[in-house]
Amino acid sequence: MRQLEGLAPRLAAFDRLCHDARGPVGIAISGGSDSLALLFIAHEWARSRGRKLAALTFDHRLRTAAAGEAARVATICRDLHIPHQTLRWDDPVNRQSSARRARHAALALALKAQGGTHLLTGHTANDQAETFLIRARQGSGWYGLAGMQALSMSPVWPEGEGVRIARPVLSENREDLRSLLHARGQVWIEDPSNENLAYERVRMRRLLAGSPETAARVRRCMAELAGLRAIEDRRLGRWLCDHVVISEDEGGIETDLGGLSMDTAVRGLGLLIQAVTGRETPPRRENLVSLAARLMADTVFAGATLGGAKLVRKQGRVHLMPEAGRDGPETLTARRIDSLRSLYAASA
Ligand SMILES: Nc1ncnc2c1ncn2[C@@H]1O[C@H](COP(=O)(O)OP(=O)(O)OP(=O)(O)O)[C@@H](O)[C@H]1O
Repeated sequence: MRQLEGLAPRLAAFDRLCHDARGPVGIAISGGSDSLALLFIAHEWARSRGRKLAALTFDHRLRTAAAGEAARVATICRDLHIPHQTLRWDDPVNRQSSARRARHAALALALKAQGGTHLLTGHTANDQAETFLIRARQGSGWYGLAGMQALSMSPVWPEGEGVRIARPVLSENREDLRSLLHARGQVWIEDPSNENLAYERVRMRRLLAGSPETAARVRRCMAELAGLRAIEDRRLGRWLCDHVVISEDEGGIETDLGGLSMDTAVRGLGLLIQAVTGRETPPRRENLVSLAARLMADTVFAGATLGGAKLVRKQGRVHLMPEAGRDGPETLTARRIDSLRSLYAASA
């Protein structure tokens, strides 16, 4: 195999992110340049570490060319002796958000069926910078502006339960990954939607490509924010371990917010509401802020509902449970809290 430049630090990123992975390590591969480069690096890593890989492609069936593209990916994987599976969406609806959810769910289920726990994606530093601009324009807070994390939980419940998303090329530039493919004479698939200016991500990509100074400033800012976020995550990790208890009888959680700053309490409450309800995102920040303010005040708190969760205060402690009448997957609450603890504690 032709030498992959700068291989050692790249493999070290895989080691760091996948040290506790069980079963085959999944690779989410669309055939675009980022995930294709990821595949080649992963192949080297798996070979040198004696690990098994499972490549997975999701065919959204939103474009006629997609089936052929998945077949091309299958051929590349076959040549590398990496098992590959194409998953097809039975129910395509032309809406980006549900397509994304369907993809995450199908990939997670396919990986779990093979006994895997970690799914690699090809997110890059370019994706990070685009995400920063998109989130800044939406009014995101500092924590969100720090961008995607190298290791996170699958964003979908219940399908993604127990699956980690690992992003080993998150600090790499797309151009460097493309050079790697050029060096191997490997052609990648260009998704035509990457040129569609109706998408904000495409517009931000253009903006960054046209202004290297802006791109450099965004990256510097994100690096600072990532440092702050690591401190915040350690704090959240300690709180989840020491102050959050599962109350088996109610399918809920008991906690106290004592000692947390308002900013951290807002984030912590968001996580707990997600854990009891299975929501993919926390409730709106302003609602969480007003809830946290009421819970932290000494005045009487008669109870509240937010984002599908019910909150009451008993003897100074806060109890969260799924809102009555909802048939949410509350039995998963304990497992979600465990996942959160191990994820946030790992950032310590
Ligand atoms: N059709 C697909 N099949 C398998 N994996 C995919 C597919 N599309 C994207 N991916 C994976 O997701 C990564 C990010 O892709 P992209 O930026 O297009 O998706 P995204 O919707 O922003 O992802 P996410 O929602 O997970 O942040 C790719 O590098 C690849 O690993």
